[in-house]
Amino acid sequence: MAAAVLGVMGGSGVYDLPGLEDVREERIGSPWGEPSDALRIGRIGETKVVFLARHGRGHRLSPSGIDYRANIDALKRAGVTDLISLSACGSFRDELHPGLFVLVDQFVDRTHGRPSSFFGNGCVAHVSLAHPVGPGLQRRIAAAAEAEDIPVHRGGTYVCMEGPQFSTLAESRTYRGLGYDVIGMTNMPEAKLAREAEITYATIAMVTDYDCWHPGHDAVDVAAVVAVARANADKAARLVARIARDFPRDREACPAGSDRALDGAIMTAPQHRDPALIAKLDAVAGRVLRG
Ligand SMILES: CSC[C@H]1O[C@H](OP(=O)(O)O)[C@H](O)[C@@H]1O
Ligand SMILES: Nc1ncnc2[nH]cnc12
Repeated sequence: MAAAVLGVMGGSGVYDLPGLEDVREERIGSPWGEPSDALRIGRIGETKVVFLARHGRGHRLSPSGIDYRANIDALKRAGVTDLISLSACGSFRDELHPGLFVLVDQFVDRTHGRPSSFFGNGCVAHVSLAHPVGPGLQRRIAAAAEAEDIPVHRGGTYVCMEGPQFSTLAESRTYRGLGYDVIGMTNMPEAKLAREAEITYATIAMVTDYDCWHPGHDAVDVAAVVAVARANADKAARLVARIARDFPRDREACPAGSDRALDGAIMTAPQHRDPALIAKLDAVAGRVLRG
């Protein structure tokens, strides 16, 4: 049984993880590119925790410029089994108000041009993404929120736009009409890549604004997002600390199959696999490639 290691991907306004103890910084190289920053590796209680600032400290990287593959590969190399994404988002529903944490369970990918798979010619694989969020991990987040008296909304669909511009009014109304709940710019392809790397993924979508559809609110701007994200920071740190303290020692089987997503997923016959790609896949797919 593998030891559980909790990863935390800090989004806009979250460039560090207060409460992380015995911290060391490690720059982990990846054959896929440059991770957004050094990993901050430490523990909370008995749980090993690995933190990565998605946009890099100082918010250097745009959503389109993040190397999502390098980030997930580096976290995998650091032993991360479960990854919690902390993400700012806009809301399409009155009741999902700024300040509320939404535990989304679905994603719609409207990004384009971002490398969104570790696999390709020379090693073709198709993993299931029907349930992109680990239900067990989400339950743990919800339980920790209840214990900390932090209101959360369970369930919802996060649409990931390319950005970096915010949506037009027509886009915002369309997404709302389609039944999407929140919007951001980063959770795809992150969630796809986590699944390919057999890392269980869950997002705490922290509502910062009503995008631009809401007749009673100004259209979103960065100042509004940053103000709410700052106000949320302590709450998010408290929530993560509680999740970590109550985390199991060993990795639990994921009801959505994220811990064994690559079982039977690789279609390319062994003799037709590209050795260069196979070498790059050593961390992500080593479990199945090495047999
Ligand atoms: C500053 S608002 C736009 C920015 O914030 C969100 O980032 P993250 O998901 O990393 O918190 C959103 O996706 C955009 O990248
Ligand atoms: N309205 C919005 N659209 C896209 N990404 C966001 N991140 C925070 N608010 C957002």
